Amino acid sequence: MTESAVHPALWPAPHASGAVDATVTVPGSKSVTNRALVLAALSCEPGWLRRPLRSRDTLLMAQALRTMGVGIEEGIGPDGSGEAWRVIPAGLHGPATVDVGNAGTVMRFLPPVATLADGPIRFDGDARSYERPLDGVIDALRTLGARIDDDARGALPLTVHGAGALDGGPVEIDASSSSQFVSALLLSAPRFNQGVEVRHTGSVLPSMPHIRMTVDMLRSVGAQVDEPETGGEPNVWRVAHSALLGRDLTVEPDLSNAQPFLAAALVTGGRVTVPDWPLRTTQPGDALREIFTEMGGSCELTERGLTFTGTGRIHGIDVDLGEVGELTPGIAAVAALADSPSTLRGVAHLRLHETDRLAALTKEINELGGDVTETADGLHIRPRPLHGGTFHTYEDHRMATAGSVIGLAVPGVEIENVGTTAKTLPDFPQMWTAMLASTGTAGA
Ligand SMILES: O=C(O)C1=C[C@@H](OP(=O)(O)O)[C@@H](O)[C@H](O)C1
Ligand SMILES: C=C(OP(=O)(O)O)C(=O)O
Repeated sequence: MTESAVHPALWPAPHASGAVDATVTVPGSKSVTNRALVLAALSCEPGWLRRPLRSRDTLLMAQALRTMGVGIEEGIGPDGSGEAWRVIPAGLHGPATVDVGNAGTVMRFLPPVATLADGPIRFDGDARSYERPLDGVIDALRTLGARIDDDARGALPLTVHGAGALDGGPVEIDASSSSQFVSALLLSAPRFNQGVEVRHTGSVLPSMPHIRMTVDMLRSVGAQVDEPETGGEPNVWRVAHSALLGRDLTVEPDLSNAQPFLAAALVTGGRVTVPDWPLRTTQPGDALREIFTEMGGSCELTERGLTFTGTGRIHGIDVDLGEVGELTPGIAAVAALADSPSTLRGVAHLRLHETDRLAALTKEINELGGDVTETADGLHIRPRPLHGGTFHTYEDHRMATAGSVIGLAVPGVEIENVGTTAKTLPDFPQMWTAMLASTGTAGA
């Protein structure tokens, strides 16, 4: 087990004494960066990745691929603008050891890649990574021809005995605990001898936009994909064996990481602009335009970006977040400050994220005086006047940003281990302070 980055210090969450009015440049998407790294590593020619996210999850992905032999070099993009990674695919080698940290994308997307290496690849990570579901990926890879030692636990730590190739073919999985099982199998499938046919057999499938992202990105590097949303059989994805092309890809801003900043506009009755918000995207964070509008704001999307404006009034919401589960902590934070109750549904699988997010949100909001109850698949949130106190984060980046949103409206909130935001947004505390400083609203 590797040690995770723990900074238990308390960070006084800035309280906003007025309406924010700021432009916030949000770094690249975790989900796009880590998919792009995997696809570039598996392609038949070098590629470029511009404005990649540099955070714990993406640096772990880059390091893991380097460990297996892939070249990932720092560079300036081909047109001379912006920071970039040059990814140079190579034969994948074992033995090697991969640290997954607590990155779902690393622990799920890389075991299929490791089956293509010419030796054993050991996977290990943070304590929490041992508890996150991985059985769907392990069982499927075995069905497709892989040899994996996992001490019969169906979880980390484990060793994939790469044999230089994988048969591939048809496989059934239950991906109701994580969409990443499906994405993982599809991303490496063009390199399997027979490609793959993945049939999801579970009753629910969370995070569909992330599966769309996988399909879109596969197609953009030349893969042939049949899938339910463009006329294929329901719950079945087919990827043909083929070579993948190297690409020059600019990573979109991470719209889920834009969430706390948009929430700041909503909570303070201010205005926040996020430049480069894509006009078309598969990122689940795009749903914030609708969700936060329903909760009391308004937004304008132009070529320059998204401007979100709050009115100072926040309304409760009754919403199924199954497709956009990673937005739940930020929505719960806003809902706790609203003028009416909220019901958040469809997110039972959040109990298996960085922490049990339903339990953590309930406990932390209630300890500030709130009234939140857990349901089988979500939360009921009845707003109450909140008071200051410590907001624990359980090594969950989205708990830290959610607590910070509450801190804007509630004086005296202290975030434990705000450094945990390094998972996907290492500069969060500075960005947050800068957003408030530029408007002169930082309060007590
Ligand atoms: O594929 C991806 O990039 C992700 C898929 C989702 O996972 P789950 O389906 O496990 O919720 C999401 O919550 C996670 O933050 C990123
Ligand atoms: C669930 C999340 O991450 P992971 O990729 O580790 O699953 C998240 O970022 O909200």
